[in-house]
Formats: sequence, structure tokens, C-alpha cells
Amino acid sequence: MKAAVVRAFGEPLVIEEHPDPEPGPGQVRIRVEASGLCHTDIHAAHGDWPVKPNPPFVPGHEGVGLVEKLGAGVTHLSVGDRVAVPWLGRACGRCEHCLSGWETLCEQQINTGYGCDGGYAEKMLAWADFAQPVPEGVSAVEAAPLTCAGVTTYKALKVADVRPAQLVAVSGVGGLGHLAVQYAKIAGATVAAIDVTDEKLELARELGADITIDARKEDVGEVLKGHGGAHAAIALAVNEAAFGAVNSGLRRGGKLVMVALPAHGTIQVPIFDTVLNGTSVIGSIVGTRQDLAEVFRLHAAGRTKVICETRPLASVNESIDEVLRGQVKARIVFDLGAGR
Ligand SMILES: NC(=O)c1ccc[n+]([C@@H]2O[C@H](COP(=O)([O-])OP(=O)(O)OC[C@H]3O[C@@H](n4cnc5c(N)ncnc54)[C@H](O)[C@@H]3O)[C@@H](O)[C@H]2O)c1
Ligand SMILES: CCCCCCO
Ligand SMILES: [Zn+2]
Ligand SMILES: [Zn+2]
Repeated sequence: MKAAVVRAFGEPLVIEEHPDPEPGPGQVRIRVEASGLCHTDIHAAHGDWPVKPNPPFVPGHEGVGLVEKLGAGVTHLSVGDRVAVPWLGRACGRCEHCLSGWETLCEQQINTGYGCDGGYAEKMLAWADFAQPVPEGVSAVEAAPLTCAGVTTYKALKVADVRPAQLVAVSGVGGLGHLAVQYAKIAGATVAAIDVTDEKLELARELGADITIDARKEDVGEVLKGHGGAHAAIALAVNEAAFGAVNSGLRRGGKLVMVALPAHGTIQVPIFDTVLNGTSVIGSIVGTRQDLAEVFRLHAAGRTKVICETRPLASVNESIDEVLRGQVKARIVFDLGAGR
């Protein structure tokens, strides 16, 4: 089976022929139909973060496909089931995080396409308990971006406890941000979308954003304050300065939800203003299996649109370059057989 492999950080990925992986106990083998290109995969391929993967590895944590082979002990899935394989590839199920609904914080977790091979391949393994069933009516191509971009932004809005009539700032209208705008609108909020390209700001308007802010020309904090300040700001821009900019536009009691992970990023949080204004800074990482089930349910009900374009896996390096140049309208999804 073909796979796109990171052989060394910062080097182009290499398309290689690998033997079909054999599922171990509790695992399944999936014939991948579609696999989204999350900016995280670029961070992974570049070794951007303090905790690094170990090359060679196959990135990809928005893989969706059909169960092809069951490992020993797997009884709740059948051959032919369509499943998605998210970042949270496995959690222990026993620790305080897993037992209190926060499996995404499990310290034993294994991350797909980072700690184990992921979905940039024709076949992949998944732990059956974390292979998320894709409902009827949701295509593999559309389920792919929902598997990370969707669940992550849906969770970020839950973490922000967004209420109707609040003002939510979405900083970065890319793969994640285009869905964050939609979830914020579903939550009843007024949405201010921030980006640095005309195309992304236009996309945000098409998806329901009430206000758009061009961070190249406008003072993000001042514009937000002109609307009374944001109750919540979801930081999805791969740009360190964007975090401080949107934090400065919070309303008293507002929350900055940090999601994006620019390499070596830090944020200066002014102590006095933070205390005086009662604002908070929260980190948010992906979402649980339950969150993902809710994301799929919303999409199956026609409540969300996935904006994506399909590409062959062979275009992986050019696709990464286009994402880095900000030239992709929302999400690239590698088509590994979705149409067949
Ligand atoms: N915390 C998590 O669980 C989690 C999950 C998924 C992705 N991520 C991270 O989120 C980030 C975004 O991922 P993505 O796939 O949406 O990336 P993307 O490249 O598709 O989108 C990033 C967007 O940020 C915009 N942008 C760049 N500079 C900006 C600025 N100064 N102000 C406003 N917008 C700006 C770009 O134009 C683009 O639209 C990445 O760092 C990724 O690793 C985190
Ligand atoms: C800390 C890494 C979080 C990445 C989530 C999947 O994009
Ligand atoms: Zn991701
Ligand atoms: Zn655990």
C-alpha cells in the first residue's frame, strides 16, 4: 500500500510502498478513502513542537475509510463500516482525565499521525475503541476535516461556554476557522472573523460571520472593543502576534481560547489588565469521542458545511506549500479512493 512518509524534519515527504499493516488485538485495519491535511501535520513534518514525533512516520489524523480487517477481540465494528481516525488514537480509560470526561488530557494517549502512523496512506491501523463511526449521509471527504478541524473548534466553543447574543471572535479562518465560524453561529453568537487574506474574509462572510476584520490593516483589539469587546476569542491563526491582538479585544470577563500552535509560540498576558478585567486564557485540545459524535450528528443534520478541495496523495508536498502560503480555501483532503 502507498504511504506518504516523513523521513526527516523539514524534508519533502516521500511516497513509499509499504506492506499492509496487520491489526493487533483491539485494532482494525482501515482502507483509507480520504485524509485531511491539518496544519498540525505540517508542524509534525517540520518538528515544530517541543514534543516531536520520531521519523520515519506517516502523518495524518483526519483519515476516514472502511474497516477492512478486525484484530482479535474486536466485536463492535464490522468489515465495511466507515470510521474516522482522529488525533486521539488511544487513551488509557483509567486515569482521572479519562474517568472525568477529559480523555483528551490523558497522559498515556497515543496520537494518530504523530505517535503512531496516520492517514496519509492507503491503509492504516486504528484502535477500534477510538475509530469513530461515520453516520450515513456523511461522505468520507466531508468527514475528514470534521475529524480534527470540526471537533477541535466545536470543543473550543464548548470550553468558551458560548451563549446566544455573545460576541465571539474567530482569529484565523482556515481549516479550523471556517468551521469555528459555523459552530459559533449555531451557538447563537455574533461572530467577528479575523484573517489576513481577502479570500478568507469573504469565506467567513459566506459562512455567516457578522463582522470581518482584516488583521493586515485594522487594529483587531480596537475593532472588537468598538463592538463592546469579545466574550470569547478562539485563537486559530498560526501566528503568535494574533494571540495578543485578539486577547486585547476581550470584553471584561472574556475568555481567550488558545488552539493554534505556532512553533515556539508564547503570549504576553498583562497581569494587571487580566486581573482587573477578569479575563481568562484557556488552552483547548481537540475533542472527545462524544464531541466528535456530536460534530458528525450536526453535519448529518445539514447544519454545517465543509469547505474543502480534494487532491491526490502524490501532491502532498505541493499541498503543504500552498497551505503555508495561505493559498488554500479552508481544507485540502487527499482522496485515496473516496470516489471508488
Ligand atoms: N489545539 C488543538 O487541538 C488543535 C487542533 C487542530 C489544529 N491545531 C492548530 O491550529 C492551527 C490552525 O490549523 P489549521 O489547519 O486551521 O491551519 P490553516 O493554515 O488552515 O489556517 C490558519 C489560518 O490563519 C490565518 N492567519 C495567518 N496569520 C494570521 C493573522 N495574523 N491573523 C489572523 N489570521 C491569520 C491564515 O490565513 C489561515 O486562514 C495550527 O497551528 C494547528 O496545529 C490545534
Ligand atoms: C498539541 C497538539 C494538538 C494537535 C491536535 C491535532 O491537530
Ligand atoms: Zn489537526
Ligand atoms: Zn487516561
